[in-house]
Parts: sequence; C-alpha cells; structure tokens
Amino acid sequence: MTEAATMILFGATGDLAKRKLFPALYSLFQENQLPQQFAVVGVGRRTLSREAFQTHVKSSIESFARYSVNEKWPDFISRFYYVSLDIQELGDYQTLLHTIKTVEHDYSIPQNRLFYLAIAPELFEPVTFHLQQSGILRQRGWKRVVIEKPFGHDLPSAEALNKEISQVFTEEEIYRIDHYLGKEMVQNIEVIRFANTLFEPVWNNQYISNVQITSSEVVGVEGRAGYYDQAGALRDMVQNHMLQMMTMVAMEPPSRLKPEAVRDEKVKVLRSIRRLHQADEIARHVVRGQYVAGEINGEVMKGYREEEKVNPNSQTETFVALKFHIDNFRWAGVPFYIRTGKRLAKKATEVIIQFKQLPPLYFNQSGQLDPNVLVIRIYPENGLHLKLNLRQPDNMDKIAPVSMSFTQNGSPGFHSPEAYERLVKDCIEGNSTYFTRWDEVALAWKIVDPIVQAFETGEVPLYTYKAGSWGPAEADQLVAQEGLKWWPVLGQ
Ligand SMILES: NC(=O)C1=CN([C@@H]2O[C@H](COP(=O)(O)OP(=O)(O)OC[C@H]3O[C@@H](n4cnc5c(N)ncnc54)[C@H](OP(=O)(O)O)[C@@H]3O)[C@@H](O)[C@H]2O)C=CC1
Ligand SMILES: O=C1O[C@H](COP(=O)(O)O)[C@@H](O)[C@H](O)[C@H]1O
Repeated sequence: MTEAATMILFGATGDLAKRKLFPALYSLFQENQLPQQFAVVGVGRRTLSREAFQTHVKSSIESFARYSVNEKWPDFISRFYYVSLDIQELGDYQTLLHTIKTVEHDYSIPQNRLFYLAIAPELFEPVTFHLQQSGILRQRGWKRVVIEKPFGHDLPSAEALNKEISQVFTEEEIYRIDHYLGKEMVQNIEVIRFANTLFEPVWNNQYISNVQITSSEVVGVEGRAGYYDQAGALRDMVQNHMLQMMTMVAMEPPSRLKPEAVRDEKVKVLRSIRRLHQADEIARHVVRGQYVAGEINGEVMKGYREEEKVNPNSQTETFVALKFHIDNFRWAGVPFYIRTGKRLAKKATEVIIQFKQLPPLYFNQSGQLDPNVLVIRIYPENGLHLKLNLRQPDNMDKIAPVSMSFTQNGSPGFHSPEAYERLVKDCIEGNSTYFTRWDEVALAWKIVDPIVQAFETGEVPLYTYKAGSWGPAEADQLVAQEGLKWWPVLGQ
C-alpha cells in the first residue's frame, strides 16, 4: 500500500534527477500510484527560487517523461519545493528541517520521510551524519534512505560506508538501488521460472548446458570519464547489475515472496559462486578489453584513450567477459558466461539459457541439431524467444530451428514502466525486494575484488577491440574452449 510521505531529494539539480527521477515521479502521478499526501523537497547546492526549480522540473518532464504536461500538471508541480544547502554545512540543515515541516503541514503528511541520495558517493557519509545531527531524523513517522550506486569502490570502502550509514539508518531503512532490478524482464525472470511448468523442472544442470548474460552498450563514457576511468566495466556493471541478473537466474525458489526470503536466496547464489583467486585462474576465466577507434552506424568513434578526461595511457577495461561456476547441486558443471562493454555494435541486454543436446539418435543422428534456447530479452524489447526444432516445410527430410517470440512492449499503445518508476514506488511502499541488501553487496565485492587486483597488477592482458565490434576476439575463445559460441543478440 502506498504510504503518505515526503521525498527529500538530494541532488535535485543533477543529471539523474533530471533524466530519471522526475520523469518516474510524473508517470507514477499520472497513473495515480503516488499517495494523495505526497510532496518533494528538492535539495541542491546552487541557489534557486522555488519557481525556478519548478521550471527545471518541467523541462525535465518535457524532455524525458512518458507523459506530456497535461491537466494534472498543476497539482503535480505544486508539490515541489526547493532548498539550497551545502551537504558539508551542518548549519544549512535547519532551513531544510523548516521546509520539511512546512510541507508536512501544508499537505497533512505524517512525518514519513524518504531521503533519496542522488549525489556523488563521497557525499553519502556527510549527508547521513548531518541529517542525524540536525534533528531531521528525530520525527514520529518512518524514515528511509535510498542510495545510488556505486556502493563503495571495493570491499573495504563499501564496509566503511555501510558502517557509517548504519549508525543512522537500520538495514531495513536502507534501499540500495540497482536499477537493473527494476527492469520489467529482470523481475520477470522469477515469474518465467516459478510460474511455468514448462521451465521449472528443467531449470538445472540436468537440462541446461550453459547460461549467457550480455549487456552491450553503444555509448562510450558520456562525460563520466572521471568516475569511469577509475571504475572500469567490472566495477561499473559486473559487481552490481550483471551479478544481480545472475542471482535471479540461479536462485532457489524463495520460501515466500517476501523481500528477506528472496534476498536470502540471492545471497546463497553469491556465496556459491566459485571465487577466482590465482592470477592464472583469473586469466583463464576473464577477458578484458578496451575500445579503439571504429565505426558505429556509419559514425566514426574515437578510441577510449582519446576520450575527454580519460588518461591517454589508461589501462581501464571498457569490456569484460567472464566465466563463472556456481558450486551447488542445481548448477554444478554449468558455466555462466557474462559479458558487458561500451562502444559495442548494439545496445542490448539479454539472458540466454541454452539447453543440452539430445542423444545423437533419430533426428539428431549427426549430433548437430540446434539446441533449444530460451532468450529473455530485457532491452530493447521486453520479451521471450524460444528456439525449437521442427521439420522444414519445404523439405520434410530436414529439421530446422524455428522461433516462438513474445514481445510485451511490441503492442501498440503499451508502455512499460521505466525501472525507476517501479523502484521509486517500491521504496515509498516499503518494499525492498528489488534493492540490494548489504550482504549481497559485500559478497559481490568479494567476487570482484581479486579480479580487479589481477587487472591492476597487469596479470590479465588488456586486449583492444574496435568500436562497433562485439569485443575482443579473445572473448569468443572464452566460450569456444567449451565448444560454445556467444548467441547473437537481437537483430545482430
Ligand atoms: N546520472 C546517471 O545516469 C546515473 C547516476 N548515478 C549515481 O547517481 C548519483 C548522482 O549522479 P548525477 O545526477 O549524475 O550527478 P550530477 O553531478 O549531475 O549531480 C550532482 C548533484 O549533487 C549536488 N551536489 C554536489 N555537491 C553538493 C553539496 N556539497 N551540497 C549539496 N548538493 C551538492 C549537485 O547540486 P548543484 O548542481 O546545485 O551543485 C547536483 O544536484 C551518483 O552517485 C551517480 O553515481 C547512478 C546511475 C546512473
Ligand atoms: O549503472 C550503469 O548502467 C548504465 C547502463 O544502464 P542501462 O539501463 O542503460 O542498460 C551504464 O551505461 C552505466 O555506465 C552504469 O553506471
């Protein structure tokens, strides 16, 4: 049930708020999914009048929202207030407290306060500390804090951050965002598995040969070089989004559809992922790459090292492909391949489940029959695609693969909610199922940290790939070692 609340949005003048958060709030408002008693206090460092802030919100809606400015607009925008504050200055928080109280009074909102930290990670600690010091958290209603990624740079920094935040908020009050968990088809993975008799019994190492998870991007670093050149693809995408998708594919059925039960099962998967420690072992399981100049859709793209604010000798990976094993009864012997990178040929996110071959008899005498494959399409489509074998209509002696496809966002007039819409609604409602719990974050760092160290000491070669390709050729060899290939993504 949606609860009356005030959202205090730190970083309200920033990019994330403009491109994702205001549009998400507007969609929820249009669909009557926000509480009647709801308001937003935007917080930024720059000085802005309330009117100027409302104009800023309007331009965000006009540029990025699914709904246009319509008759509901005046009611929506009247709920937006603005406070200029320096996060580092404790004294500034009294104005914020005063505004929150005014808003709660004007909209008869009980003192339920949702703090959304859309700010740089180094500000997470000072803001939580000052919220406590200023008395803003000494209210009668509930309090929650939403924290954007990245949650730490490695395990020690994540532990330090968590320790600080935990002095002010309990684990139940902390909502760590991983926006991939808000995506329609990522949430559908558990439905595909646990609501379909066709799939549930075969979802294991008896029937599945391998799993491939791809998230490819056409964009480069897009003005975020300062962060990205320190992070790289492994920290930026694998530590969070890719491992989260893998846990959704691999987890056991939860005892109940409750946040803790679901997250307990995901944690068990993360614990069972075989850790890679030795440099030679890492080099056998991980391929890293960096893009050089190339062409995408007829446009010439510069190489990563030529990008603005990137170190011209940068050793940062913009592509990574990995082979993981999950050492439990369900998955023993099934490789999970993950690949992600920037400046690849297409923007796509897919999970591919490749089933095992039948014995080489009857229609499969040659042993060359195509395997059955289930493709879960997360982007650009929200869909499913199942590859089966049938007789070829024009040559009944031949067996050929056919496809059954379902695309949710293909129907005219159908607009799937954006990931941030689901997640913002969930945190207002107090549903933390699709947010990452601390033990998930810590385990993910434990998996990733030794690989990062091997990268930093140069023990894993950095290959190059052309912008517009599918990554270094060595990534193909990673799967070819087991007689496999990467399944082409949609439209490739
Ligand atoms: N942008 C994106 O697509 C994504 C962003 N994120 C994460 O979201 C967070 C925000 O990112 P983004 O919006 O891009 O960042 P921006 O740099 O665009 O915005 C930063 C915001 O923080 C405010 N700010 C900075 N310093 C202070 C301060 N001392 N006191 C008060 N406010 C301050 C800025 O206010 P002002 O401008 O007024 O100075 C601005 O509103 C980061 O953690 C990022 O990693 C995560 C995924 C995607
Ligand atoms: O978190 C991040 O995700 C985006 C990709 O998200 P998507 O929803 O567009 O697939 C990535 O570009 C960015 O580097 C990373 O920080």
